[in-house]
Amino acid sequence: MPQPVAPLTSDLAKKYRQQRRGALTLYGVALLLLLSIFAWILYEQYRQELQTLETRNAARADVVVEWAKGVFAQSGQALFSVAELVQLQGMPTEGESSAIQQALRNRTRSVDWVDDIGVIDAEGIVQASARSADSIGRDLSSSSFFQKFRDQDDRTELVTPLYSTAPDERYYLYQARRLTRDNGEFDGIAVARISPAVFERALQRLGVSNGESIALVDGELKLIARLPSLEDPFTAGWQVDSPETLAMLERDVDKWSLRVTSPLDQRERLFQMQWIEELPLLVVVGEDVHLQLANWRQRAGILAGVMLLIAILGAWGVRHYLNRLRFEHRLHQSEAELRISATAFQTHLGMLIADANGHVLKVNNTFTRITGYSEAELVGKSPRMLNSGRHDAAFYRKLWQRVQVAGSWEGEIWSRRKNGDVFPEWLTISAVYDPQGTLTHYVATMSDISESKAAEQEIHQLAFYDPLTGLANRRLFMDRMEAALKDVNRHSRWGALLFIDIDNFKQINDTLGHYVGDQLLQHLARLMGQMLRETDTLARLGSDEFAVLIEGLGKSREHTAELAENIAQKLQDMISQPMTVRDDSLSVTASIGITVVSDHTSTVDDYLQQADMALFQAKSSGRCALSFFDPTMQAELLARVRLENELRQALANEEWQLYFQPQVDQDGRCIGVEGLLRWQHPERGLVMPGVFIPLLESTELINPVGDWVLEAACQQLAQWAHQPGFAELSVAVNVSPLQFRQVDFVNKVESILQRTGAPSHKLKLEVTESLFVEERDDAREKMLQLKQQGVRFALDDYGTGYSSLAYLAHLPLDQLKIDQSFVQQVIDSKANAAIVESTIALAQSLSLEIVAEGVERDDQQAWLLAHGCRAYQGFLYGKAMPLNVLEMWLRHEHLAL
Ligand SMILES: Nc1nc2c(ncn2[C@@H]2O[C@H](COP(=O)(O)O[C@H]3[C@@H](O)[C@H](n4cnc5c(=O)[nH]c(N)nc54)O[C@@H]3COP(=O)(O)O)[C@@H](O)[C@H]2O)c(=O)[nH]1
Repeated sequence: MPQPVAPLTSDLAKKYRQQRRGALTLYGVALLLLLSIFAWILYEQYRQELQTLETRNAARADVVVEWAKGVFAQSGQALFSVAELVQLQGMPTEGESSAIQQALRNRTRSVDWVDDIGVIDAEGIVQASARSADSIGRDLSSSSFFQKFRDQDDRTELVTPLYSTAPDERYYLYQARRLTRDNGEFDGIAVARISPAVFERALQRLGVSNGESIALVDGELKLIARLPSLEDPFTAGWQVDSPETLAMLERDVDKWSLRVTSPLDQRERLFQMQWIEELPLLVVVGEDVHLQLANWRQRAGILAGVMLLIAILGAWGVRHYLNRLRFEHRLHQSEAELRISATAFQTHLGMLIADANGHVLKVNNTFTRITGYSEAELVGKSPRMLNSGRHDAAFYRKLWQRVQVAGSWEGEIWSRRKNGDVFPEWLTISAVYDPQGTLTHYVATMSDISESKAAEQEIHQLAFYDPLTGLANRRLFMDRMEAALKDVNRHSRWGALLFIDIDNFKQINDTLGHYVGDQLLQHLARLMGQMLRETDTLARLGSDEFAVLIEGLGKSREHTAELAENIAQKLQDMISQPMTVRDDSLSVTASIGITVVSDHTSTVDDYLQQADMALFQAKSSGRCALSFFDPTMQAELLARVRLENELRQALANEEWQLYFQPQVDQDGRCIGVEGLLRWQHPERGLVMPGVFIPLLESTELINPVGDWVLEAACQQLAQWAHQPGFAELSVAVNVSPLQFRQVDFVNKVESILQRTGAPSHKLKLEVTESLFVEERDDAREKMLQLKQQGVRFALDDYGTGYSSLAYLAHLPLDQLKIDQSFVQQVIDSKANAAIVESTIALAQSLSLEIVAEGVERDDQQAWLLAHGCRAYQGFLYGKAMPLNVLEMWLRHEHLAL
C-alpha cells in the first residue's frame, strides 16, 4: 500500500508555490503572446482578405460603371443624332411617317439595349416613336422629366429613375435629350426608353462566380438589374433601400464599401457601391464575405489547431515541469527529513532499532559508545546479549508484556557492556506499528546513568554515613533507632543502645596530631565493625563518640542488660588493645554508657539521652568505665540543666554578690581580703560556689560572670582607696583557667582598672596550677603584661597539683597560697606538715609571700607561724562575708590603723 505523502514543510511549500506560480505565469504569458501573434496574423489575413475583396469589388464596380456609362453614352449618341435630325427637319407631326420616324427606328435598331426612341414636342405630346406607334399623341407634359427640360433651360440630357408607365406598368429607364430650334427655343425632347432587362442581359454576360453579385440600382434605390438573377418579388423596381445604404447616401460620396446582409438573398456581403458619373444610377457589386473568408477560416482553423496543440503541449510541459518540481521538492524534503532523522538519531541518547522479531537493525554512535559494541557487532543479533544477569526472567517478561499492551516501557535497568562491566541505564522501549496496525519495529533509547547513580550514591553516602569511618552517621542511626523501636513492639525482644567515648581522645589529637587521631578512629571503627554482628548498627555520632544499636538482644530487661554489658566489655577490651599508627604504638580506653531499649513509650531522643547520661556517668567515674542508665542520674542531670538555665539568667537578674574573706597577719590585723562569689537565688537562697562554679566553667558562663567579679572587686578597691584604714587592703579574686585564657583577658583587666580607677597593685589575681598545664607560655605572657600594670598574682591551692617547681620559678608570682587541705592536717599529719613546711621554704627561696588558707584553729596558726608563715585566711578569723559585715568587722579591731 502506498505510503501517504507527507505534506511539504512550510518553507519548501512556499518555494514550491512560488516556482509553480512562476511556471504557470510564464506559460500563460507565452500562450497569450502566441495567441496575440496568431490573432494578429489572422486579423491581418482577414483584413487583407476583406481588402482584396474590396479591391476586387471596386475593380468590378468600375467595370460595370464604365460599361453602364458606355451604354448610356451610346444611347445618348443616338438621341443626339435624333435631336440634330429634328432640328434639321423640324418636329414631325403626329403619325407622320417621316424621315425622323425612320431615323428613330434605325437608331433603335443600332443600339440594341434601347427599347424604343421617341420624340416629344414642346407641348409634351409624343410626336414620333420607333416602336410604339400607339404612344404617338400621348400627352406626357405632366411627366417630371419633361417638365425638367421645359423648365430648366440649361438641362441638355437626363436619365430618369425607373418609371412604370401604362399600359403595361413595366419599369423602364428613360434617357432624354433636349430638342432646340434653331433660335435656341425649347422644341421638345428626344427620349430613349431602356428596359431593365437590357441591363440584366448585359450583366449576365459579365458573369459572376458563387457568392458574387452585381446590381444596378436607380437614383431612388429601385433595383434595375441584378446578377445572379432573382425571382419575384426581387424584380426590377424592387426597393432595395436599407438603413446602411440610406446612411451612405446621406454622406454624399461617389463610392463606398458596405458590409451588410443582402436583403435579397440574406447573404452577408461586402458591397462596393459606386455612382455612375452624371447618371442617377448606382452600381452595387458584392461578394459573399463568408465565401471569401473560407480560406481564411480554414487557415484560422489550422492556426487555432496549432495554437491549441501548442497550448496543450505547453500545458503538458508545464504539468510535467510542475510534477518534476514537486517531486524535486519532495525529494529535498525527504532528504531534509532524512538528514533530520539521521541527526536526531545521533543524539546523546543511545538508540537501537530492531525489527519485529527483535533483531537489531541499527544503533547510533552513542549506543556504541555506551555499550562498547559497534553496529556491525550488533546488527542481526538480539539485544539480549546486553543482559546483565541482574534481572530475572520475570522482570523481562513483565517488561515485554508492558511493551505489547501499552506500546512502550521505560525504567531503570542494568545492562552489560562489551567489556563485561555492568552499568545502570534508563531505558525506553517503544513498539512501532504500520498504518494497518502490524508491529514493524522496536525503538529503544537508553542513557547511561552510571554517573548520576554514583552521584546519587555519593549524596546518599554523605547524607547517611560518616566520611571518615564510613560508619552510619547520626541521621541514619536515628532512622535505625526508629525502626528498632517498632521492632521491639512487634517482636517483643529488647535491645540495647551503647554510647562509646574514647577516653582522653582530645589529648591524642593535641599531642600526636589529627592524622593520628583520624587513624585511630578509623582503626577502632574497623575493629568494632568486625566484632559486631551485621544486624547491629554501629555509628559515629561525633568526634570520638560512637554508638551501637543492638536489636533483638534479650527477652527481659535483666537478660538484655547482662548481654549488653558483655558486649560492652568486649568492646572495651578490644579498644584497649595497643595499635600502631605511623610506627607508634598507641593504646586507648573507652567509656561506655548503656541503656536498654525496652518499649515504645520512650522516643528515640529519650533513649539517646539515656545513653548519653549513662556515658556521662561512666566518664564521671573515671577512664574505661561502663555505666547503665540510671533514672536517679537522670533526675540529677535534669536538675543540672535547670540550674544551668537559672545561671544564665543570674547576671541579668543581678543575683550575683561578692563576699569578702579577710586575710590577716600574725598579729591578727587584716592585710587584705579574698573576693568570693555568692549567688543570691530567689528561691534557693544563698548558693555556694561549689554548686555553680563547675557549671559556670562547663558552660563557659564563667567568662561573663568572672568579668563581673573583677569589676566588683576593682570598684571596691577604688572605693577603699580613699578611705583611711581601708586603702592598704588588697583584694584577691579567683580567676579560672578558662577565663584567663581568653584572648582579650589582659585588655579586659586593664580597661576595668582604668574604668573603675582601682589601684592595680592592690588587685591580686589568684590562679591555680591547672592554668599552666596547657599553653603555659601564653599564661606567663599575660601575667607579665598585667604585672607591668602593677597587678599581683597568687598561686591558689598550692600543693594539690603537679606543677614543675622549675617552671613555677619562671612565673611572675607574688604569693603562694597553701591549700586548706594541708593546713587543716598540719597538726595531725606529718606528711602534710612536711608538705606545708617545704612549701613555706620554697616560697621563701623564691621570695614569694605565703598565705595559709583554711586556718580554723589557733594551734594551726601557731604551727604555721612557728614555721615561717605569717599570713593567714580561715574561719579562725572570719568566713566570707558581705561587704557591710566585713567593713563592720574591720572597723571593730582588725584594721592595721
Ligand atoms: N573562679 C572563681 N572561683 C571562685 C570564686 N569564688 C569562689 N570561688 C571558688 O569556689 C571555691 C569554693 O569557694 P568558697 O565556698 O567561697 O570557699 C572559700 C572559703 O569559704 C573556704 N575557706 C576559707 N577558710 C576556710 C576554712 O577555715 N575552713 C573551710 N572549711 N573553708 C574555708 O575556702 C574557699 C576559698 O578557697 P580559695 O579560692 O582556694 O582560696 C573555691 O575553690 C574558690 O576558688 C570566683 O569568684 N571565681
